[in-house]
Amino acid sequence: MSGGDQEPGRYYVGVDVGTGSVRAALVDQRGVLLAFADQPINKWEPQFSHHEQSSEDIWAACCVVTKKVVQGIDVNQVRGLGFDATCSLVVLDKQFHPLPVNLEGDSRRNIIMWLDHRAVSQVHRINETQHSVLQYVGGVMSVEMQAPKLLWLKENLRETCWDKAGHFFDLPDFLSWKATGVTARSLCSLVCKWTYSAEKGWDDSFWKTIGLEDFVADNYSKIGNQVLPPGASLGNGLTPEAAKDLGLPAGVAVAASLIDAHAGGLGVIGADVRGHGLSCEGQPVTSRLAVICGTSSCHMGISRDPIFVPGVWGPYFSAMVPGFWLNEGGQSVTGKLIDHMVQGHAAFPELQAKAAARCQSVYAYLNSHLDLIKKAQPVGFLTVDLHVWPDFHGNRSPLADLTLKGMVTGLKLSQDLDDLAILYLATVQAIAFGTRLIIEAMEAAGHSVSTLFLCGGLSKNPLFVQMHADITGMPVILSREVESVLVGAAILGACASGDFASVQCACCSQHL
Ligand SMILES: Nc1ncnc2c1ncn2[C@@H]1O[C@H](COP(=O)(O)OP(=O)(O)O)[C@@H](O)[C@H]1O
Ligand SMILES: O=C(CO)[C@H](O)[C@H](O)COP(=O)(O)O
Repeated sequence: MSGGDQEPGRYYVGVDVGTGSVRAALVDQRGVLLAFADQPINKWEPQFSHHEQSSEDIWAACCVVTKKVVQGIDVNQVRGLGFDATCSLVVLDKQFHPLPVNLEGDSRRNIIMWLDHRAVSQVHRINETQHSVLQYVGGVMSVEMQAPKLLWLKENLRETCWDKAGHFFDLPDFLSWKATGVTARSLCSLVCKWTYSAEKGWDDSFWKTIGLEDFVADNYSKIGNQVLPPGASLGNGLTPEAAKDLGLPAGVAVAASLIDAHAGGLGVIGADVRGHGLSCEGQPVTSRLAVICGTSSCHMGISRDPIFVPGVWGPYFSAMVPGFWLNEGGQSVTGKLIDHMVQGHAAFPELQAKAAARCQSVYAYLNSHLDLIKKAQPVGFLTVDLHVWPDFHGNRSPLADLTLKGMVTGLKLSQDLDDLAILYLATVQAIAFGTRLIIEAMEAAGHSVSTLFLCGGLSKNPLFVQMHADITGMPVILSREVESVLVGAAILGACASGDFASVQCACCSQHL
């Protein structure tokens, strides 16, 4: 974000709801992050593959972090607020109260999280229809999208949830409704997760074919019949009630939201790389792949014309950068997989103790331990006989097979710290090979990718970044501002405030 009038004292707030925590940032007109706060959020796993959250909890966390980042400034100088969030399904009744999405009837848990895989039977049946909307999700619908989850609710929680439900929101749209009282949905969430077409709208025949004709009958009022582009200003801005919750003045402009990966993509894909001697300088923005790496990794590539990549979500029109088509490759668990492998190892308590003694994170400790044991060899060679297949939560792209499982080959009887470090390295390498497989699928279908732009929590791990460069053979660019997802959210707020004419102007790139 740069350019504009450069008036002093104009601020924007970005709020990013990830899987594990909520973050907020105060950003100025040049896109410089002035204050940051984060807050963990609750997750429940009542059964294997069922993952739930609470919209009340998440909103409360948004309020805590927003209040923190505006401390010490004149809040009347905050011009706009933007939200991004994971693409989880929020269920409210007709009076906008939370409804339970679980057999226990616990209405606090009213969110089916994006990584929830309960709707396996439903998604198989949806895919068997071979409906034409499936062409726009890579040919196969993912169990992580909203249609199978809605069908599961109808088939399993008819009385306690489905019949009482008044509103089904994607989490980013829930947040913008909570802030403004406006139920309009973002084009981003509806196109990417709900089969909405930017050009043709809802497809009645799809919902009728899969057994959710209910939505057609009431003109989609429960899932959204007013759709706005990300960054569009909503209603009259912050309601007095939400303003009080967030510690901001009523009426501050609030933007139509983005999914978190898309906010990250927006935050990095248009980066101004001039003057750094980088090979991507002067190359088109369509040669860039934004990789947003948190709990999951999302691989965002844009094109002027639609490109159909088997097993890669999209093509989605205007879902991230207005006027461009988006393909979204992904790996459902990456950060979560690394944490799982490391924390589950017998040598983890020893690792924790040693890292704590050095005041380091376990990952910084493991990276330096690998440096120590590699001796004169390149670090990558430590795994010549230990390999990981990373699909512990199925394969999102490009195999699009939720039944796949993880695998480790080359295990020995020893389980010391060296073994843990090498297993960690093999896991990071496997994830990077997954990225390479996704790029190969995208290139085979017509994309031409030359440079990776990484952001998200895992981009703070130098080993993760280096392995992506080594294994894809591509340069990896990191923004000076590490919290690029939050910059993306703040760009939305800047756009909604009217200080920038469009999302592209707020990104202010030489490419877009
Ligand atoms: N400094 C760091 N070094 C290594 N890994 C990190 C670092 N910071 C975050 N991570 C990893 O990134 C992942 C979380 O990324 P984040 O973007 O916060 O996720 P989400 O948006 O899904 O909540 C976790 O697996 C965590 O271990
Ligand atoms: O499906 C996605 C984006 O389309 C993401 O995987 C999901 O939103 C979770 O994101 P994160 O790993 O950053 O928590």
